[in-house]
Amino acid sequence: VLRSLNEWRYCHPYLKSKNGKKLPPGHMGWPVIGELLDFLRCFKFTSKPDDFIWKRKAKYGDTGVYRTHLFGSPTIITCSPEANRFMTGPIESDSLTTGWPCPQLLGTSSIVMVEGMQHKRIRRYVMEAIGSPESIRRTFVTLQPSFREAFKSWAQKGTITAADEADEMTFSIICAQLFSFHSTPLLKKMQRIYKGLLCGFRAQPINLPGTAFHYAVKCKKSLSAIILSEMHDRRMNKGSIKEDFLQNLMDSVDSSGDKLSEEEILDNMVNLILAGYASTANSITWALYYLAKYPTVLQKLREENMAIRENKGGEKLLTYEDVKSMVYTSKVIDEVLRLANVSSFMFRTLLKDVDFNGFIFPKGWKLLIWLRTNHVDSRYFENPLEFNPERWDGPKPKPGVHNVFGCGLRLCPGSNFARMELFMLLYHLCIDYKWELKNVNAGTKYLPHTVVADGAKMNFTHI
Ligand code: HEM
Repeated sequence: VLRSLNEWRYCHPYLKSKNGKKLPPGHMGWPVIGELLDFLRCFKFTSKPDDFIWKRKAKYGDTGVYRTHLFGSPTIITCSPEANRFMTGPIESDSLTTGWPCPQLLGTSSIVMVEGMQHKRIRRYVMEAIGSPESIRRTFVTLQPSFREAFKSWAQKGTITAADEADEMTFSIICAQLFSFHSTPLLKKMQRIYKGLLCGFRAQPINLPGTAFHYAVKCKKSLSAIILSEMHDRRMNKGSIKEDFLQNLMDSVDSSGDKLSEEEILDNMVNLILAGYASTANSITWALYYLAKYPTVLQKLREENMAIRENKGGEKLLTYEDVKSMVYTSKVIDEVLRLANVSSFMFRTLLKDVDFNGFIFPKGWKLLIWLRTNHVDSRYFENPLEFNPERWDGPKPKPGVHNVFGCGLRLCPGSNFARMELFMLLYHLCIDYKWELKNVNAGTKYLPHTVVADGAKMNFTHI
């Protein structure tokens, strides 16, 4: 009775639709919690997250869109390539908002908070700062010594938890790229602040002393203060001129001579740490994990990278131009990103009613653009759970299938940077080191993110 009442509560306005439009199939679940228990069952208890979608396909048909109630809101899930493409096509700009609930943590000018023309404007600056060929080319010079140093220290330890090491290394790397910060005490302080900020996103937004959210707001202020002081130093011309993303954002001028304000730079620098750090660290851990589990792939990767080093006459550092000849490495990266499914969904709120294939997506409901299931669907990838870089030899999957970096207006602006990091990382790893998992059947944890359950504990040694 309770489930029927809940169903009626959300669906009755659409039961007798005069224009033949109906809600997508599905169920609104129990009052208040909706279908959260089923979600948790798949993601936490059975560790089969895609069953959440397969079950709905089996029960309601393969419509690619379903209604549900999750995380406290009535929600439309889109999961077919066609539906995901439709919602991130031209319709996205005036029908969807990211609906991020925490302006105090992200800042009102952050790229993920702003919409419409303002988003377009900020995004142009961010793309220019982190994605331009000059800035990517520079990362080859600045990042590789850090990678080499980190791997040397991993080998000295002998036994490592890859997730922890990748976490620390990626944080240093992102701070070096964004701000040219290298001092260990400063990085440790920033990482502590960052972790406090992150906890705020998972907490109730109650800004009272003693709450995690209150602490996170304080962390955002502390992080902003560090960045602001660096910006002031640069404006006062203290120290040498730095070539990093912060300087790019500070110097960027658009065609009408317009620059980003101080607040816009601050909010977006904080956002770049948030967006670029954990996702990359996690992808690095997965790369180490899969390569340890598939030694024949690692061997082929090694051969390609060794050949590249030999062609360079033994020169140790990779260049942006070398990447063009790293054909197998590129396939390994695509395969790691596909199977690791680091970003499972994109969250949006519907700003107006949207029609799709005779279904109505009501204004005010949440939209969950479900990316992960297409990446492991046997209709698009043969033996989808097998780690097989050779699958990328054939034609590319159809549009809307492989969206590891999202899609549409908010397609990840750091995708090229992240991929280049992986090229550099794999080059130095596979040429100089070998590693062996302590627990080959460690399994996966899916909440809050898809991670190797034991953090990929391994023996790591120099070859
Ligand atoms: C393997 C690593 C990465 C993955 C899997 C990834 C994935 C994604 C995805 C799926 C989105 C879309 C989110 C949405 O639309 O709701 C996104 C957005 C974003 N990513 Fe990444 N990302 C990665 C690395 C990076 C890096 C290294 C940076 C920056 C240095 C970055 C910066 C951003 C930003 C700023 C956005 C927001 C774009 C906007 O709202 O217009 N990402 N990322």
